Amino acid sequence: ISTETTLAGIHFDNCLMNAAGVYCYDADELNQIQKSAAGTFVTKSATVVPRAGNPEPRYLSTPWGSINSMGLPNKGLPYYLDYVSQQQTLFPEKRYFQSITGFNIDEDEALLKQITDSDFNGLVELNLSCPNVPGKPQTGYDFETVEQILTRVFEVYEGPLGVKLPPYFDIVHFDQMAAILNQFPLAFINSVNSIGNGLTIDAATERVSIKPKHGFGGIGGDYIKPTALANVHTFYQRLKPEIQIIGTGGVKSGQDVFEHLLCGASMVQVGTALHKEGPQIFDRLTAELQTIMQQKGYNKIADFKGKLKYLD
Ligand SMILES: CC(C)(C)CCc1c(C(=O)O)[nH]c(=O)[nH]c1=O
Repeated sequence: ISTETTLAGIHFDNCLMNAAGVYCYDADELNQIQKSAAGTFVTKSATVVPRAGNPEPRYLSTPWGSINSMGLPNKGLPYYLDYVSQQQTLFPEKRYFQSITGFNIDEDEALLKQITDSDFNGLVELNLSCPNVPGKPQTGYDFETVEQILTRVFEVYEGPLGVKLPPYFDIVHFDQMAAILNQFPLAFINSVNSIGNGLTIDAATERVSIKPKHGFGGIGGDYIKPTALANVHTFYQRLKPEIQIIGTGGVKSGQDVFEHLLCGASMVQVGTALHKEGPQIFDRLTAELQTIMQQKGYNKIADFKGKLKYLD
């Protein structure tokens, strides 16, 4: 029973990995994912210069998931490129993900040029949930800007690259985004990022839970699994087969992993549940997935990937 997978022609021993932002801020956290049963890791989204991020409290775990407004705290791209370069030397057969986010198209280009000039041999995950110019929605909801960014990205970058997308909720938005994404030689899309601008409150103190943005933050966990599965499956239906899908959102059991794969994901990321349980979660999720596969008579992911059945 194998839970290995292939993405962009690259083989991974396990289809499970962390989601950008969780257990990937520095070498200590990334080492823990590296040593775990995860097939690979992705770094915290790196920016041109290091960032302290938002004032705390900026993350809260809740019974059904999490809320966060971290504000992109990260060590800056050079730090992660150095770390990944060391890992590439220690584990020459493994491939890692570098997440990046610019605050404008020129920063995206600068980040990609830094990666090109380095010895990085992995995959780039471009975070499109980044803020845009004031008065416009986040980049992932500004379709013209997405098209402009991807045009520039593929003029300057030649390695395997995918985009991290916010969740969509309107079928017309799925159609519009798929039409844009299908124009480009993307290796993958990662669907979904947290559901933006949620609000959790403490009724006892009558206060919000996190400090930034008057308590507004991205929602993860159980709350978002139905949205995540719908996004994974909708893009699986609409994207050209060369663009594979990483499924993220609401994964905390082997069954959740199985559901993302059944919807069409080739790789599955874990965020909120990893934050709660720690890297040993990958042992549990792998074992639970293998048990489900065994019960159903599946030997490999290809036996069921994308084979969700309809009732019509
Ligand atoms: C929300 C942004 C700060 C614009 C991007 C980084 C990010 C953050 C974050 O660093 O606050 N949190 C998420 O759940 N998803 C993200 O993509």
